[in-house]
Amino acid sequence: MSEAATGESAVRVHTAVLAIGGNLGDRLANLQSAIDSLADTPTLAIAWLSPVYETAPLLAEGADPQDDYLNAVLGVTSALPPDMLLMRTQAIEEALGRTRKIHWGARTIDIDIVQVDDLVSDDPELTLPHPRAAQRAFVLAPWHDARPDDVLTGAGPIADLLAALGGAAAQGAARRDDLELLLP
Ligand SMILES: Nc1ncnc2c1ncn2[C@@H]1O[C@H](COP(=O)(O)OP(=O)(O)OP(=O)(O)O)[C@@H](O)[C@H]1O
Ligand SMILES: Nc1nc2c(c(=O)[nH]1)N=C(CO)CN2
Repeated sequence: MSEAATGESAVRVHTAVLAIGGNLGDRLANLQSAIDSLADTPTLAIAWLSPVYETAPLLAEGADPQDDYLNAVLGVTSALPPDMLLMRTQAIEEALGRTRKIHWGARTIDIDIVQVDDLVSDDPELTLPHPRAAQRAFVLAPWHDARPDDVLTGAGPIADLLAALGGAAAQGAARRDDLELLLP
């Protein structure tokens, strides 16, 4: 986190990693819409964007089969405090038709806050870092492509976490270089 003096008040700029994914409708268009909406957010700037991965769905125990997801990861800076960032990501999910009926159900778009600065919180409304990120190749693989030296707060280098899962392919995650997301 950095502080920029602006007259009388100081604005805290947070650095966050966001994971986006979806497996309903036009998956690439939905990811692009999420990116466009994030970029439209006051004070928020997208610093980097990963390649797109197609990933086998992680399902809840006993769940019906689902289609594959498209996933990507992006880094942002923003003056929004973490709770306001969550409000914004949830508003974007709703605007893109996300419903919350079934745990890990199929969805048009999901935006997870993977980490913010080096904050650690067990607040169920916003747990930081995201409690399941270290086990998810659909987060680690695209993140690692974009930022190979990054560290997941409290868990370690993402390169090591991905290796511990056996790599992307072992987890059903395949990079789709034919699918392009654009930064607005
Ligand atoms: N780091 C986080 N990022 C996003 N939501 C979070 C986070 N920590 C806690 N939550 C809370 O989790 C709740 C459920 O979110 P959501 O329905 O998107 O979960 P999910 O994406 O289906 O599952 P998962 O959290 O395993 O990815 C939200 O209401 C939100 O308040
Ligand atoms: N492949 C994949 N599976 C999932 C995903 C996801 O983004 N990708 N998100 C889930 C809930 O957040 C549940 N399962």
